[in-house]
Amino acid sequence: MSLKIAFVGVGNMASAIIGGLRASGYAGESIIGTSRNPDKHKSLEAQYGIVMTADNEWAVEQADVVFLCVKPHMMRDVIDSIAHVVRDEQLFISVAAGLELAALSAWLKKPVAIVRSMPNTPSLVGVGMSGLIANEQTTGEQKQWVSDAFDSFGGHAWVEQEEHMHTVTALSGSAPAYFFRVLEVMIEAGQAQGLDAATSRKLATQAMKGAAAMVTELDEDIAQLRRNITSPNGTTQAALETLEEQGVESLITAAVNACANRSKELGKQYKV
Ligand SMILES: NC(=O)C1=CN([C@@H]2O[C@H](COP(=O)(O)OP(=O)(O)OC[C@H]3O[C@@H](n4cnc5c(N)ncnc54)[C@H](OP(=O)(O)O)[C@@H]3O)[C@@H](O)[C@H]2O)C=CC1
Ligand SMILES: O=C(O)[C@@H]1CCC=N1
Repeated sequence: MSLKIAFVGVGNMASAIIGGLRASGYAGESIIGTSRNPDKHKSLEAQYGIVMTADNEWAVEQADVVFLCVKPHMMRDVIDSIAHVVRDEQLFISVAAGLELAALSAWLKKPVAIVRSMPNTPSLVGVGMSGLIANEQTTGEQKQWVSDAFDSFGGHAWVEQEEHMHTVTALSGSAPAYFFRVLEVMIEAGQAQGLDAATSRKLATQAMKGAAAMVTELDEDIAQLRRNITSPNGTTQAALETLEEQGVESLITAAVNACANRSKELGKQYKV
C-alpha cells in the first residue's frame, strides 16, 4: 500500500530515515517533513525530493503514518499541539530515546496505533538497525508495514518487553557513535605515526567495514575471527594485550550500561 508519511521534526535522525526510504524507492511526493525553521526547507526539499512545512497540524492531517522525530524533551509539547487533529486510523512511530508507549499514548489522547522505535543514523546509507515495539492497538498489517519500511533502510528487531528498548539504544541506537570515536582515535594514532589523514582514514575505516562484513556475512564465532588474526607473539597479540591491560572490557561495558541507564532516566522523567 502507498501511504502518506509525515515526519514531525526533520533533523539528524529523520533525515537519515528519509534518505534511506528515498534511496530504497519511496516516492518523495508521499513524504512531508516539518521543521520550525523555513530557512532549512528549500535545501531539505531539494536534497530528498519531499515537501517541507513548518505546519505540524497540516502535515499530520495529510498523513497515514506519522514519524515523531523531535528531541524527547520537546515531544510532549509537539504532541499537545497536534493531538486535536489525530485520527483513530493513523499510525504513529516515535524515534525518541526513553519515551514509553504509555506516555505517547496518553499525550496523543486517542487509542491510536503507536510504534516506539530506536533507529540509528546508518539508516541514511541503507545499513541502519532499529529496535521496535508496538502498543496493542497496532494491527498485524501495520506491524508488517513498519517491518518493511524499517527493512528498506537496514534491519529491524521487534522486542517483547519495553524495558529492552534501553538495551537496544545502548547496542545499536547510540552505538555508531562509539565506533566513530574508535575510528577518530585510530586515525589520529595513524597520523601520529606519520601517515597522512586520508590514508589513515582509509586504512582504519576499511578495516572496520571488513570486520563488520565478516561478522555479518560469515556464521562464525567472533572470538574465533579474532583468534584467526592473532599470531602467537605477533603484532595483534601486542595490541590486544594492551587493550586488556588498559581495561577494554570494563570500559565498553560501562559505556553500554551508562547509555541504557540514561535511556531509563529519560523514561522516568516523562512517565505518565
Ligand atoms: N541522532 C541519532 O542518532 C538518533 C536520534 N534518535 C531520536 O531522534 C529524535 C531526534 O533526534 P535528532 O534527529 O538527533 O535531533 P535533531 O535536533 O537533529 O532533530 C530534531 C528536529 O526537530 C525539529 N523540531 C524541533 N521542534 C519542532 C517543532 N515544534 N516542530 C517541528 N519540528 C521541530 C528541529 O528543527 P527546527 O529547529 O528547524 O524546528 C530539529 O531539526 C530524538 O528524540 C532522539 O532521541 C533516535 C535514534 C538515533
Ligand atoms: O543521544 C541520544 O540521546 C540519541 C538517542 C540514540 C542516539 N542518539
